[in-house]
Amino acid sequence: MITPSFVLGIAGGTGAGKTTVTREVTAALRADDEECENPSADRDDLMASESVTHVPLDNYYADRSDLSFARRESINYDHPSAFDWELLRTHLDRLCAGRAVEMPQYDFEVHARTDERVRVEPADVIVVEGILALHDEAVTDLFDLRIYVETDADVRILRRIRRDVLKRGRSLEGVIEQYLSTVKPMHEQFVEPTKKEADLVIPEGANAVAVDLLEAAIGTIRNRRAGREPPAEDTGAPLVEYDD
Ligand SMILES: Nc1ncnc2c1ncn2[C@@H]1O[C@H](COP(=O)(O)OP(=O)(O)O)[C@@H](O)[C@H]1O
Ligand SMILES: O=c1ccn([C@@H]2O[C@H](COP(=O)(O)O)[C@@H](O)[C@H]2O)c(=O)[nH]1
Repeated sequence: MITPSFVLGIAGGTGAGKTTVTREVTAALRADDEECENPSADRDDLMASESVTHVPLDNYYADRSDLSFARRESINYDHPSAFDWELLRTHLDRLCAGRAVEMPQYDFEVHARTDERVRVEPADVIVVEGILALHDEAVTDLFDLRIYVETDADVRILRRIRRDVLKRGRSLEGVIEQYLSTVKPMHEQFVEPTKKEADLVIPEGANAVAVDLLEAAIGTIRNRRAGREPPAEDTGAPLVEYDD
């Protein structure tokens, strides 16, 4: 049984780059861990190693499969009430206690949970990522480090148009209508204000400097908790915060 030693929360607006940051930090941490355990590991070994558990907030949208597709299409998915916070808290508590969860899966094309559940095992590091990852106090209290990814609204909507049309089965008109009616106002009312909860603000999504800093900070805290000496090049430098 693994009891996680580090829980990272990554919030930010739609299209900000949260998933990309999560992917890069996860790859960097896996590479670090694999290198410690197996200095000659190749890329396939790295992909197979599971030292990080990813918890996308998107999988915790409330189950509204009792509603018709037309009704589900009109839900405000950017309001906190769209999420099943109770299930998320229960699952995070279980993972933090070293127990596996059956994680729901979400299909954006039909705005509903799928029938599938995926068994997710706890790893040494847990990354919780989503637009409102820093919204709920009980969830945020679990985080050892809170990140807010900040990207200009024009860049985010351009990224979202491309993604929603190509990958989420939406029309251009539909994306624009949803953005103006709910995504933008909810971002301003609920998502952006969570920036003040963050320990670190990363501009533009993934950038090499930010990922390196994050990796070093997480490594320092994990080493300290495990009572290990930091590697010679690890200065234990404090986190850097980016201002607007
Ligand atoms: N720093 C960056 N520079 C350029 N494109 C980026 C950057 N970060 C993310 N992207 C791209 O923007 C899109 C949205 O990123 P994603 O990580 O999915 O955002 P989010 O999870 O916040 O909605 C993706 O196509 C991704 O490749
Ligand atoms: O059924 C749904 C559920 C969510 N959305 C939109 O998704 C984004 C959050 O995902 P990101 O990957 O962070 O962009 C949110 O802004 C919702 O508007 C949806 O359209 N339909």
